[in-house]
Amino acid sequence: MQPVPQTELPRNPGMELDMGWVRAARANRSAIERRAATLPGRRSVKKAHQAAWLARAISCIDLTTLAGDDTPGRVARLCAKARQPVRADLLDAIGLPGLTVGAVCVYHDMIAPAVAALQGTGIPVAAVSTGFPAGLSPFHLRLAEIGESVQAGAAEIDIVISRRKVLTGDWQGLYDEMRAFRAACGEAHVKAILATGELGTLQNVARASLVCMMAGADFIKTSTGKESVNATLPVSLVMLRAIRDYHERTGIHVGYKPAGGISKAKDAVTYLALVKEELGDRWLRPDLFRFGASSLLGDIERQLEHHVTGAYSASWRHAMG
Ligand SMILES: O=C[C@H](O)COP(=O)(O)O
Repeated sequence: MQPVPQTELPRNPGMELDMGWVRAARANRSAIERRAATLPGRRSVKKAHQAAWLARAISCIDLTTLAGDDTPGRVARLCAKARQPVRADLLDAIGLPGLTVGAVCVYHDMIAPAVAALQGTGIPVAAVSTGFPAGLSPFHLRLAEIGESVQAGAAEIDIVISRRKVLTGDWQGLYDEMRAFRAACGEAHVKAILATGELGTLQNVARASLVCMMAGADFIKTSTGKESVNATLPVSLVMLRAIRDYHERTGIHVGYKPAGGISKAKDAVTYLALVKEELGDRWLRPDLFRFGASSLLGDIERQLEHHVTGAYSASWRHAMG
């Protein structure tokens, strides 16, 4: 198996489903949207710190390709980018010559080429699973898919939850499903994709976050990238506060992964600032925070180049990632 993310923290073992806690979870939409609206632009990261924040963002990227026309060749190119996300002279200039992304994220069939291309790097391969993106295939096949992906070398499994269980208030069903997914993952870490754009309300997002954590999710993740609404700041606030609540009550650290539509360096910095404010610095490391993104790295590289050289290059030079 590929290496699991380096962490000294204990995994989330989960707990019994606490329906009193789940029902008590609330989300005040207007207060959350007001707070989220103040975030972009408010934190102007100054020049000296900009490169450090951008480098931090790179180290937390799950560099992703999830397309029907993915090939071993495309995955090998993505993995080359994962190993060396930014031009060597730029990494030297910011004093981080060995910087890599957090993981490479692919469909099941692309695990083997990704594992081969990342051999010896310590960069884990994450696989989307359980009938991604809709999660509507037979349950036993969803479980078997996890097992096959772990067998193929995925160290992280990004499962999709059954949205219908949330929409019908079947919290026990969601808990049981997530428990079974976690068990099927074995030593591989499991990220629970809530597909928040399809959950209807922020209250459902808060409750689904809690239920997945109670069932043992190592990370909770916003979106597949395939919903019409993917990662947003209001949803992030709700999920980060659920993680904080879970940590306060259990002492367990659960990770957070916003995914889908995050493609600009300045948006990445806004997310990092939000995580820092809501959860503190410890969550700003790849064992507790990831961006799920296919095109963010290109813009970060462009901004870093500007930081180091004072000039922007054409965006086509950073097409991959
Ligand atoms: O989890 C990762 C997402 O699928 C990536 O979405 P994106 O292509 O909008 O960056």
